[in-house]
Amino acid sequence: MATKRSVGDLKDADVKGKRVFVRVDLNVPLDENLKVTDDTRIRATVPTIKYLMERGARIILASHLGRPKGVTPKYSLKPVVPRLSELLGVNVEMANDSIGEEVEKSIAALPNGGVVLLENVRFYKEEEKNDPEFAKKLASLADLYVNDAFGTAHRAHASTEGVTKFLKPSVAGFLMQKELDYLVGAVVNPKKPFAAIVGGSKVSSKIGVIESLLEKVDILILGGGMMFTFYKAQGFSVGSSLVEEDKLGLATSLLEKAKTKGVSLLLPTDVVVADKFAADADSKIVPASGIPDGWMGLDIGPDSIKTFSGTLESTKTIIWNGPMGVFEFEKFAVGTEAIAKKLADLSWAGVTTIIGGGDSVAAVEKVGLADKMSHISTGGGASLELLEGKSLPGVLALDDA
Ligand SMILES: Nc1ncnc2c1ncn2[C@@H]1O[C@H](COP(=O)(O)OP(=O)(O)O)[C@@H](O)[C@H]1O
Ligand SMILES: O=C(OP(=O)(O)O)[C@H](O)COP(=O)(O)O
Repeated sequence: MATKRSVGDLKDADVKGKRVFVRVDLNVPLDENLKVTDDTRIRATVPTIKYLMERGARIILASHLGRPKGVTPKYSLKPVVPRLSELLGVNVEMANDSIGEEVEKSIAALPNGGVVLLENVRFYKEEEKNDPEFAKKLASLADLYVNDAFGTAHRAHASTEGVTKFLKPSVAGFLMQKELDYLVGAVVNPKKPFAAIVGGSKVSSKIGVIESLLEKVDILILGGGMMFTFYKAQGFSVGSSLVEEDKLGLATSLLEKAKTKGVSLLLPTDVVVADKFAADADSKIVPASGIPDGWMGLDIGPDSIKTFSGTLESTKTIIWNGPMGVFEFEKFAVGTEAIAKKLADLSWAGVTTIIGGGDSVAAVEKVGLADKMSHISTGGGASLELLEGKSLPGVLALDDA
């Protein structure tokens, strides 16, 4: 197994009165008024934080939100504080930075059981560069390290990886442990036939995963923003849909590889296109091979829903990451909701259904089907990389059990 799952246990750590740096994934979806639209990731990390509070630790929470380039107010973690405070039953203090003197003062004043949330660690470019000096500054805030950010465990960043070099012990939180326990079993040795559904908008970071997925799955269904790079690679017109121009060659070779491996790779046969990226856009259904100029694909069409649903009926395990369309707009949520309903039905019939990713889980929550699935994972990219058999740097960096 590439990623170890036997990592240091939080329950073995002495935390009373200690400053505990807890890396969490509070990268939650926000609406245009910066209101949290899905709190799954906040709820998921509560057991670890409450455990630490009850044992008198002084808790320093760190997370990223979105992909800011420098300090960007709309990516502040402040909107997360009310819900987090409510769930924990304490007033979580919001720091104005993630390192520095003022942050140190807030931590020094923190009582046992108190919680402070650092500002978005990605406001520093050093975070994603895994800069050792930045990691050292983060580490200097605390006495020990807990990683509960499964959703970010595939990133070797300062707060997920670098910091462990300066803080001992470095152990896994309960959410991290729970995700590894479930996913390593379910996706590394899946019941077959095994299908993966990949959509969403993080095309460049997820298209590479498909290569290894073709070694593992029997069926691969592509939708969401992922599909247009594959269309364009086949010479179809894609209008102004989301395309990664530099991945066209890769898409062609993946289509070839699927054939050679005997994997059924399914792309949508029809697409709901829009005249603009907006909730009130004009829309129509067109064949996948002919998206007109000036139109963009924002959802999969009814024929595709039918084909995908039929194909999924033959499976025993399904992992899904990435919505089939821009589900945040009601008009383009049909494909995502139909696939969610299909998985809920299949789950009831005994198929193992795993949904991963901030937005995918939000979409399934929105239609009230999350509790019908076998496992809701807080990590999309992380669960796909685990399935690929890759080591997750955020897990590898933790102490051995
Ligand atoms: N056809 C599309 N064009 C542009 N964006 C899309 C399309 N289909 C889905 N999306 C967007 O993908 C986003 C989620 O992608 P991603 O972050 O990869 O998923 P997850 O958070 O589940 O891992 C959603 O905000 C959704 O609006
Ligand atoms: O939302 C996340 O990943 P996901 O969309 O793959 O579930 C994580 O917070 C990681 O974010 P990143 O992909 O910007 O590193």
